[in-house]
Amino acid sequence: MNNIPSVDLSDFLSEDQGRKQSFVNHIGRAYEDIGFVSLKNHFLDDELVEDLYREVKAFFDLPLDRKRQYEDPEIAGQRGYVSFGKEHAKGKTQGDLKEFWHFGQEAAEDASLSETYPNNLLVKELPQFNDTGMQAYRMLEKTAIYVLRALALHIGLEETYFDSWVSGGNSILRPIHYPPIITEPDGAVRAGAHGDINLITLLMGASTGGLQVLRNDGEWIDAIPEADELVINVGDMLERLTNNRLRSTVHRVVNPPKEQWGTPRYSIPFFMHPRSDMPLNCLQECVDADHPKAYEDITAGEFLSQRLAEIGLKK
Ligand SMILES: O=C(O)CCC(=O)C(=O)O
Ligand SMILES: [Fe+2]
Repeated sequence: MNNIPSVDLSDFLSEDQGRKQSFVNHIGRAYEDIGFVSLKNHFLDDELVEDLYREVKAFFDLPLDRKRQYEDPEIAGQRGYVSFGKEHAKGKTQGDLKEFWHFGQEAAEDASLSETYPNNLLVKELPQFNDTGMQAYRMLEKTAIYVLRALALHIGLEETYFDSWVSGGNSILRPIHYPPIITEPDGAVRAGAHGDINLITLLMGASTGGLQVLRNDGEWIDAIPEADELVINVGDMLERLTNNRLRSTVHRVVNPPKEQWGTPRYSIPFFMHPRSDMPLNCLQECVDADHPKAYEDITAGEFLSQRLAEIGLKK
């Protein structure tokens, strides 16, 4: 992809310290500038992506009353189905033109966590749906851990600083369906301009274009990964933790031109979250006289609750 810097995970995994350091420098610089990279040689293979899209499309093709069996407002949309128009960007009231599903962490080996996380919902109409989703979840989680290791080194922390906070973390895999646009959207968009809530987001190629990123100079630029790349961006939790050193860049999904309204769009972001008890207090490595502490202390769980209320998922 030419708009966004590209990095290769095999450099970070290499025995060659020069290649490893070069990956750290490149991703660090990109996240201090545009806040997005595209990543090659991650752990998610094409076949799994293909299987996942097949399952996801089959799910969204189910009749609405079937899908709504899996919608539970009690859990603030954190698992299962969230129906069309429910979520909106922070600061907006108009709902996005999308419906989505959430797969969440299964921390069976850690009772203190499994009690706090809602259970994933099993789609009984589609026997492969849950397994396929959770396989992709694991591969994206594994990829994200290495990206966070590189960022820890860039910031001047121990390489494994994030490992224990993201192990059993509250991450979410979100298959999204943007249906064909049938009537004049009247100002509504597929996804309004927003920063992501979490630490980092990993996005496999979508079924069509539409994702745009707000560059420093105020221009919206297209972010369309090559087939073998993941787009990975910084979210608000990491921006806050690093006292604005790493940038959570605003992005959106625009409506297509009218002649393409009939084409639906599918996209599957993975939101890497830490455990809810992780403090997001600005790191001392990122605070100095030129960069005074910009945020109050807060935990990841408290921050998430605030934001779920602000985007219409939590009462
Ligand atoms: O659909 C996309 O390509 C991106 C969606 C997105 O930014 C989000 O759900 O946070
Ligand atoms: Fe996003």
